[in-house]
Amino acid sequence: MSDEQIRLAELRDEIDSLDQQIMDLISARARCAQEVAHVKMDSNPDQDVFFYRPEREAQVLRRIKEQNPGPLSGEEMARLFREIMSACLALEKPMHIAFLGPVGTFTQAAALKHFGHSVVSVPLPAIDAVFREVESGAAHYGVVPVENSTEGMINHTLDMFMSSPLKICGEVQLRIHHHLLVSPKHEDQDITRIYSHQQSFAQCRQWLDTHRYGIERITVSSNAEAARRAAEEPGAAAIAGDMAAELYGLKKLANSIEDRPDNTTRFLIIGREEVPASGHDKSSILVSMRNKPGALYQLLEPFHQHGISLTRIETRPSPSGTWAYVFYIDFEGHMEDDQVSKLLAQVDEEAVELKRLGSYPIGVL
Ligand SMILES: O=C(O)C(=O)C[C@]1(C(=O)O)C=C[C@@H](O)C=C1
Repeated sequence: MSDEQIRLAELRDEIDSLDQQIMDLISARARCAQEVAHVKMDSNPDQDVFFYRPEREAQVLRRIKEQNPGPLSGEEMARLFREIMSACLALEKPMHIAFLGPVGTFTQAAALKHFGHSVVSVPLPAIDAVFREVESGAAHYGVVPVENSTEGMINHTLDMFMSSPLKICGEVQLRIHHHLLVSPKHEDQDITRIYSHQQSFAQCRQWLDTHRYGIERITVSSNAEAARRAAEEPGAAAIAGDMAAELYGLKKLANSIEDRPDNTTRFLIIGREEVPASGHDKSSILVSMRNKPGALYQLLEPFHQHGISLTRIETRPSPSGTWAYVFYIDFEGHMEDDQVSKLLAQVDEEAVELKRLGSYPIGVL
């Protein structure tokens, strides 16, 4: 054996021994999680037990990122722990997560990024179907898109909160990379049409105008549906992401064709319970104000007074004539915080209606 071969064998022995230790430690951790499940059930014998604890998961992942010694990046280490916690939670109770489908959409990728791969993910055809699935208790949580950095708010999601009793339990952001995809079977044929979701076309408009000008663009219900058609139809291409490309075995003709390199979509996790403070949280409310001069100023002034940062304010038309304006507002802080509860009491006095959509950990991954 050469010196290199001897060194390689030694290093592999060391890796084997470390793997054994990692496995023993993960198993000990999993047994702890099982014990946690028993404690939760014993302390809530006649009630719904909430096994998934978003505030605790955020704290665990933040600590991992802060204390990670390297050489792996904090993000990479957090992703590994994300999967370990996901498997531990599945031992406590397998979580059913409804998402805006079909399989292969960015929303599914966001759901798996947030919950890890040990959940049962359930595709549904529309945003309101995701809300209904969670409201009825058929799914534990739901994942819906809420805003895109290029295209703005997803109004359907905002409007659902006006009537739904669900709470926002978390958020997750996903960098969106779109590719021009074709089936390897039809690769050599000229493309006569491109399928995609209307949002994806909008996010790739300049690229398409420059590189595929004049080719018909056909809007379909999702990127995954676009990918499915490209896999089947000669002369068809799709704009979709990696998950859909993999699912339908498509080949990339052009990679990352989104017009803005920072193209990101934010998704919300919706559930039936309120989330306690994690130490680094955000809150969302819906507020309707009287239609009178200075209404917006009156609404925003208390945020300034209490030193609370707004991260988003959006106006939506009222569903009924009685609501002149409906503002969807995100801000930093938790509703349990002293300053936030004072702020909300003040807003409540001025508003026609104030709906608390929830406080939740700021996305960690
Ligand atoms: O701390 C808990 O409540 C647990 O159930 C344990 C655990 C974990 O594996 O760390 C698992 C699931 C929860 O969502 C949060 C954390």
